[in-house]
Amino acid sequence: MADLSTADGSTVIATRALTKRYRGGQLAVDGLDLDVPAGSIFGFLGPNGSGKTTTIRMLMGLIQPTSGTARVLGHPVPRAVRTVLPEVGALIEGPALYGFLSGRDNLLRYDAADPVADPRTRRARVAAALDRVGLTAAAGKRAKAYSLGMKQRLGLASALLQPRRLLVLDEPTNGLDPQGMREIRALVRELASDGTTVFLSSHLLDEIEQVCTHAAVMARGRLITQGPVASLVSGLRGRLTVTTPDPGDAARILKEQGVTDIMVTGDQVTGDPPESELAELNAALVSAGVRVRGFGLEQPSLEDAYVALTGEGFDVAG
Ligand SMILES: Nc1ncnc2c1ncn2[C@@H]1O[C@H](COP(=O)(O)OP(=O)(O)OP(=O)(O)O)[C@@H](O)[C@H]1O
Repeated sequence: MADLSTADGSTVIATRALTKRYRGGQLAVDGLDLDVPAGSIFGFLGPNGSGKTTTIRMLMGLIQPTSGTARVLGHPVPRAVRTVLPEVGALIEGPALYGFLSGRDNLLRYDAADPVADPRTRRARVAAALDRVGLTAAAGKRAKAYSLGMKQRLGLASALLQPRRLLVLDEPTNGLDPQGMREIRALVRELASDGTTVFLSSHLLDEIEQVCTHAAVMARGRLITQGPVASLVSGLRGRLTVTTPDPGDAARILKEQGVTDIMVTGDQVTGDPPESELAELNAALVSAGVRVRGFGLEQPSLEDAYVALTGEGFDVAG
């Protein structure tokens, strides 16, 4: 296979046959070939236990692969991890915070522990990072008084104390309420808007669809598919939805026409359409006297793609 991890920077993360078998014998990552294009917001998607965290830990040099190779920003890891890490902001397994310190003091302390951080610019960089994540007003509050969303944002701020080419975020919205999730998503988009590549893992399909330009889908340690989000769902047919005051008749006719997995909710009948021409389905309904008020295909989702590719439901409980 061609080595895409070229020095031109077009591929920010590239792995080849990357494999991790834990000592207990668990094959957590199995022959992974991942290609993360520069400038993408790349969603690393899979149910719990599918190998996402293990992959991220290998990419960040925290654990050794059993076999295979990985390059981050063009350098081999874990061998060149010291060269790579200063250009990578990582938020893995939640931020480690001192509750008795303010948000600002946490960042000052974090930065002071970084041997390549310039102490002369520390205060200004901390202020800028707080500003970027919207924590300026709360900067003087003790971290233990922060909401979970604020703690996540503070963690992101710690990843932003230096200019970064790559941000690696492991389940950045885990445990957040919908409002907190929206804030983190908006922040991720903003961070990516200046060209920073963002690699984020999630077990939430709709989150990946909302924020990511590209995605890789994992199941049981193996890569199922990867590419631009739009192309992962193209080629799939979404569900058919018919709106009608005659749902019982509509369901019967659709079934006769080969529509499967039919569900009726109120005045809506949905189902998986057959390969045939959709217009014929509509004509069959109308000629049977069904009053059709709405007829259309839903946009297929990443979940549909997952189910189509794995033959399994997307079980987040793993
Ligand atoms: N240190 C370890 N020792 C042995 N097995 C492990 C270890 N860490 C993870 N595993 C196993 O490896 C598999 C992949 O786990 P991993 O944490 O990478 O998945 P994940 O997709 O990140 O899931 P989650 O979102 O739950 O963290 C799981 O079966 C897990 O039980």
